[in-house]
Amino acid sequence: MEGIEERGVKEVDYLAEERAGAQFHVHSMKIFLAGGQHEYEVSTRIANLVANDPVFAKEDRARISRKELYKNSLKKAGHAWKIILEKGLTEEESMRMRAFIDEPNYTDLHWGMFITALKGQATEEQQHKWLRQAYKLAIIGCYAQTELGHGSNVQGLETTATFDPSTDEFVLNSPTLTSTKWWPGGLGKASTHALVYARLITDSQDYGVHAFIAQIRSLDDHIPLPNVTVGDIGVKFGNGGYNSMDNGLLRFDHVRIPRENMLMKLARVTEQGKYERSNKPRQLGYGAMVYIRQGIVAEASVYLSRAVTIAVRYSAVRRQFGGKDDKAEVQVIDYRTQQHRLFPLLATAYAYRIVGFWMKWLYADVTERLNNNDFSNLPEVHACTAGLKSITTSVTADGIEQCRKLCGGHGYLCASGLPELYAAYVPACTYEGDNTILLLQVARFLLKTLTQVASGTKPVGTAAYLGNVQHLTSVNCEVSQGKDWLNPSVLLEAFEARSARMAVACAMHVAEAPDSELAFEELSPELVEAARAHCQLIVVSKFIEQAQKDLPGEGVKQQLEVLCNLYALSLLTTHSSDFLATGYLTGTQVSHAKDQQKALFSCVRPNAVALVDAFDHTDHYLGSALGRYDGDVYTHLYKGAWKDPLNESVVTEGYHEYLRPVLTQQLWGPTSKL
Ligand SMILES: CCCCCCCCCCCCCCCCCCC/C=C/C(=O)SCCNC(=O)CCNC(=O)[C@H](O)C(C)(C)COP(=O)(O)OP(=O)(O)OC[C@H]1O[C@@H](n2cnc3c(N)ncnc32)[C@H](O)[C@@H]1OP(=O)(O)O
Ligand SMILES: Cc1cc2nc3c(=O)[nH]c(=O)nc-3n(C[C@H](O)[C@H](O)[C@H](O)COP(=O)(O)OP(=O)(O)OC[C@H]3O[C@@H](n4cnc5c(N)ncnc54)[C@H](O)[C@@H]3O)c2cc1C
Repeated sequence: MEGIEERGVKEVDYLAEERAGAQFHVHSMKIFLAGGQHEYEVSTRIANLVANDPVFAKEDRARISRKELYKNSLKKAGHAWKIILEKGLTEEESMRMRAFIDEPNYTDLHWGMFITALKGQATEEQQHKWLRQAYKLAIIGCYAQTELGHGSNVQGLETTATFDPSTDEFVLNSPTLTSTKWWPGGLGKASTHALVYARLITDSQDYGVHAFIAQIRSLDDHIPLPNVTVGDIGVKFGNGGYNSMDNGLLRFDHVRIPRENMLMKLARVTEQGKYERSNKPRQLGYGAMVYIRQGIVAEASVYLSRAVTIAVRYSAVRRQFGGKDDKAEVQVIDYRTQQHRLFPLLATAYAYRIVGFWMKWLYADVTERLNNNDFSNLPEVHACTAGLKSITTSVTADGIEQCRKLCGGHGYLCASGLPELYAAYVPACTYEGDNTILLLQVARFLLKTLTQVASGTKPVGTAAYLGNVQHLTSVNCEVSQGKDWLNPSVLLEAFEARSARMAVACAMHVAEAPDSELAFEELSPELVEAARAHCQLIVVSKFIEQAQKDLPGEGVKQQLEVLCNLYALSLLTTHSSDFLATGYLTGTQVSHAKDQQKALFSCVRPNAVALVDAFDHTDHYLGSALGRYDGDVYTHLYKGAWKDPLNESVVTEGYHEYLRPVLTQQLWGPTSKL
């Protein structure tokens, strides 16, 4: 390592001391955060498998060209598949492997959306035909819904699938520029098949958007089929990031597919061209989106905890100011402002882990209900998945960026791992539904629920508190000192009252307006805030539920209680204007909440490093010189700099052409290239 000894830089492991000060059993917390002993073992084994395989190295992702990055992602995906087959990995192990490889690729869409949509919308016969091929990756599928002109407005899609009874085929067509499929992941270069959402037209009637399978590339040589135009849409935000994915464009010029390529579980077209609906809700056609949204919620904690691990470890290593009288300088994690920005994010990563576990349960529950033809809680599940996807991704993306700033200048280096993490994560605020659009869906659900409450229907699940709306809109908060805020029922009532009052205020406004759709639009900023309040309540209530349970491991329950209180109070103080404007809290009660929040920072401080260790991210997965487990930040930043291609030559390329003429003031001489 060049020059390091001469500069007198020593290895100092501050984190060992930090770890020694932890007040809880870290291993037990690891098991809790993994979801159980079995899940912990699987994660550890697969994380090490990936970390020790050179094919999955990722240090140079921010430096290489898009072409190389993409080719490499194909190599990684192929290698992963080989390992899965050779070792006979289970679905759980394969999913963990995908996560630890940490690079978006076509298989995400193939397994996550193409196969999920087939399972939800194809008849048994169709599943038999297509799933067999898809499960062994003999075909690669993508989810081609969004178009150049429409993404959020699914009903506005323009691609057509017109039935031709004379040949028993659908004719797929892209009639306008804006009907070009645009964005589907895996479509650009990898997919052989696409699940195409198109307007079904039969007997000259438009029956709206339905799903069709279209082969788009040859299975022999991968060349696009006749009358299919397909390619990649171009470089996306940031270095590395989501650029390993081939988001694509697709056009059809009167391409014929057999009638049986329409997914016919929810609706079908007969040989004679007659359109027939099943008695199942048409919203089941949105099932793949619900599945991925719940997966995105479950994944948010992973991304946020990675950023928080990096920022906490680095903040414990980094020292600035105050080194007087032979004392070491202050660790930046000891500054109150640093704690104020960082510890709520740590608590949020725990909160999202817990809500992610619950979301998985909710999805399993609704799947079972749907299998038994019980569609009763579909609207609630839609609102939960949409709303939680929205708030968790927005907070996680902003949280990653906050962690970058918390790491000062070094956070801006790709070596911190944070720029790439942000670039890879931030599109989650847009894909699977723009976050504002999704909150507006939650708002509609809240208004509907309040209307039902008014007519005597008892709301269930996460909306059950709205059945108590009379009480929640009239009660006063009884907090008179900071410690009162540590009572779970006090916290819960505050969040319920805030959410109920915001929803009721909007509902009354809309109900009194002559045109309710116009009023909804006028009121949409307030509706979005009401929806956010409802979703935050869900997270707070799930965290409180969990923190009240007994858990094995010394101090684990106590840490969860601290983090739960911190999570709730941080939300409350950040959104204090809601609580004040609805009249539920006084200014003094908000001040008590702020005092209590500060007291909680002091409880978190001695445990902070251990609390991030409990997420159990390997150094390979973190990919960060700042977030290393051993805290040896400076050595690795220094070493890393020397690996940069710019440092391969002592005198830079371009010196003779462009620098020397400037330095020697020969810009206009005969040899100058400038
Ligand atoms: C390496 C090798 C390893 C191998 C193994 C690896 C294994 C890998 C596993 C993979 C894991 C997954 C990885 C995840 C990666 C994530 C990648 C993501 C990529 C992104 C994909 C996309 O973006 S796909 C496109 C998504 N598009 C959208 O989300 C569009 C958003 N718009 C809408 O959802 C809707 O149109 C709407 C909600 C805005 C509704 O608009 P509108 O009112 O016009 O609609 P409708 O009239 O159709 O419907 C209204 C009515 O329906 C109700 N409703 C709406 N949506 C739903 C729903 N989803 N479910 C249930 N109900 C719904 C709505 O409430 C209304 O109800 P009413 O009662 O009528 O009021
Ligand atoms: C990385 C990435 C991967 C993707 N992968 C896929 C894929 O695999 N398959 C696929 O089909 N699609 C995919 N998409 C597309 C994605 O689902 C859409 O981009 C997304 O649903 C948002 O739709 P849009 O782009 O039409 O945004 P728009 O709806 O045009 O949004 C633009 C702005 O208008 C606002 N807006 C729009 N309508 C309203 C309204 N009614 N009220 C208030 N505000 C409104 C939005 O909030 C937003 O601020 C992907 C997108 C990205 C970025």
